[in-house]
Amino acid sequence: MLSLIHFYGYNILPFPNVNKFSPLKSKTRAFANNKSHIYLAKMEQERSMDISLKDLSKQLEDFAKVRNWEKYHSPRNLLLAMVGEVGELSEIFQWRGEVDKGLPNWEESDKEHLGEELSDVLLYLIRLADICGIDLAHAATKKILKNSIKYPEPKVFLRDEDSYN
Ligand SMILES: Nc1ccn([C@H]2C[C@H](O)[C@@H](COP(=O)(O)OP(=O)(O)OP(=O)(O)O)O2)c(=O)n1
Repeated sequence: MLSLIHFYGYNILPFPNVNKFSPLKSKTRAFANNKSHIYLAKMEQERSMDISLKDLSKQLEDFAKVRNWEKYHSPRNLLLAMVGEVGELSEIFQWRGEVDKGLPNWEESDKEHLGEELSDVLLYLIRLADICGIDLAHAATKKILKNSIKYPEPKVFLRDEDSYN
C-alpha cells in the first residue's frame, strides 16, 4: 500500500519531507488521508494509458502547488534532488556485479524499488526542465535527430566489432 501511494510522485504517506520542508504537517497528513483513494483510482485509470511528459509535468506542478513547495523547486534544488536520487538508484546496483537484462533473478520487491528510484530521477528531471522553461519532449526529439546525423545508420551489415559502441 505504501509503495502504491509513492506512485507518480504522490509520496503522500507517511510523507517524510513534510518534516524537512513545511510546518503544515498535520494539515498535509489530513490532505493525504482524504485524497489517497483518488490518487489510487487515478493511478489505476492511467495504468493503461499513454502518459506524456506534459501530463507528468502537470501532476508535479500540482503536487508542489498544493503543498506550497514551489518556493523550494528552484533549478539548483531540483538538480541536487535529482542527483541524490541517481545516487539512490546506483545503490540498488551497487555490489551486485553485472546484472542480466530483464533482471531475471531479482526479487519483485527489488524491482519495485528500482521502479521507484527510476521514477524519482525522471520526475525531478521533468520538473527541472519545466522550471527552466525547457520543453523536454521537444528537446529530446531534436537531440535524437541530432544523434542520428552524428552517428549515421550503417549502409552495410556491421559485425559487432565494427559498430560504434
Ligand atoms: N520537495 C520535494 C520532495 C519530494 N518530491 C517528490 C519527487 C520525488 O518523486 C519524491 C522524492 O521524495 P523523497 O525525498 O522522500 O525521496 P524518496 O521517495 O526516495 O524517499 P527516501 O529518500 O526516504 O528513500 O517526492 C518533490 O517533488 N518535491
